[in-house]
Amino acid sequence: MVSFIEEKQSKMTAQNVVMTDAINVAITVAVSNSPSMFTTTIAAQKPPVPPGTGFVSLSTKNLLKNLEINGVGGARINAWVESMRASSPTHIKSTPSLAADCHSSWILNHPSALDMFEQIIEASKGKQIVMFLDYDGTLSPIVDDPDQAFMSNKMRKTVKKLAKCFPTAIVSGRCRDKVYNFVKLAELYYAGSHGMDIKGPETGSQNKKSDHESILCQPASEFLPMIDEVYQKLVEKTKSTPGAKVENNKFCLSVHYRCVDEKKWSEVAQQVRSVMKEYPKLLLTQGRKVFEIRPTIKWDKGKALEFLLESLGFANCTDVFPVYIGDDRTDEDAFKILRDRGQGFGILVSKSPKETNASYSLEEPKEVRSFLRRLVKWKHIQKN
Ligand SMILES: O=P(O)(O)OC[C@H]1O[C@H](O[C@H]2O[C@H](CO)[C@@H](O)[C@H](O)[C@H]2O)[C@H](O)[C@@H](O)[C@@H]1O
Repeated sequence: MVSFIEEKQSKMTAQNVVMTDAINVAITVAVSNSPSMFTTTIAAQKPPVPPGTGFVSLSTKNLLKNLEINGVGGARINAWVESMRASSPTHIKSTPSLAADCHSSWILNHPSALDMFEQIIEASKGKQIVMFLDYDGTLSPIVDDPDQAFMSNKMRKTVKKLAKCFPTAIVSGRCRDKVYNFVKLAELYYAGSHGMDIKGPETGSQNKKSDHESILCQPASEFLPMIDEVYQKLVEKTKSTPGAKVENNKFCLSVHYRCVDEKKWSEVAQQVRSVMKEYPKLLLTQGRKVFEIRPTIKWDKGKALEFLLESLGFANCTDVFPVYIGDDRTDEDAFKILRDRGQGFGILVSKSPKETNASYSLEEPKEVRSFLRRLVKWKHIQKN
């Protein structure tokens, strides 16, 4: 790996690489001379670390996470468009051998959770496994139309069985009702709006609680009128751009550009920025071909995970083993919490190398299902 880096360093410059979140792990290493980057590269030669104690493959400073709203107009928009391109695999400019080297390094540092299944089970011994599952890109494949992101019946059956074995929560950027309508399993915990709307399980007819009573946490309630106002403004602003779609996720909003012609991406960035600059109490981040807008409160998927663990009675327990599976940048907050707590671990769903705090990887929802099925099977063997 080091010789690969040294070789590439002599051949590459930052200019011939378009930074993408898909390959920025290895590319950043390849174009950087900074000691911290190099330390990271050397660390990449080590064998996989035990679950939950893995090192972070790169510092988070390279991750363009929160987009700055204010600043010099043109330059700022260019930075936004670069970041939008960065989430598109079609922009990866790489040779096949560089891509192969990136992938080997990635798998070395973030092995497949399927390949490491036995080790994962070993690490969880004597502890209560608690499952946290992101929705889009984790339980359902990414599709063009967000309203058509259905999960398969097979996946639903698997999640249902999983929830019989372990406490299970869905943690999504979607509004809670919408994600519930996709998953349709009353026995789960749901944390919608990036964790800002948490509700416990309804056990069908056995549950006598009203919807209001079973809501556990809504830390951003005061922002509802503002979110609605911004939603209206964004719908109005973006209506002239074919393919742009604004989604109201109750405590947060999504502006999708997956179906917008790339030549118009800067237009969408301008539209979003022009609305957002009037709302300093809202934060703008970027996901998979989507701008995500939410209140600037200190609450995210990581806080939701901690809140749920507490609600389940595992606040200060050492014998709990949380497993969080997710595919997007907002899931990193949860991966980081697990890493900081030294409990359980995160699994990133991705086919390509990404900067992450997760310890393991799975390539796609199909692999997520295989992993969940193995957990269920293992649990059944334990019981018998
Ligand atoms: O936290 P998640 O459950 O992963 O939600 C994150 C966003 O997911 C959805 O958008 C993504 O999936 C869409 C359907 O596959 C896709 O069209 C879009 O490009 C992706 O960004 C959802 O629509 C957003 O509201 C969520 O914020």
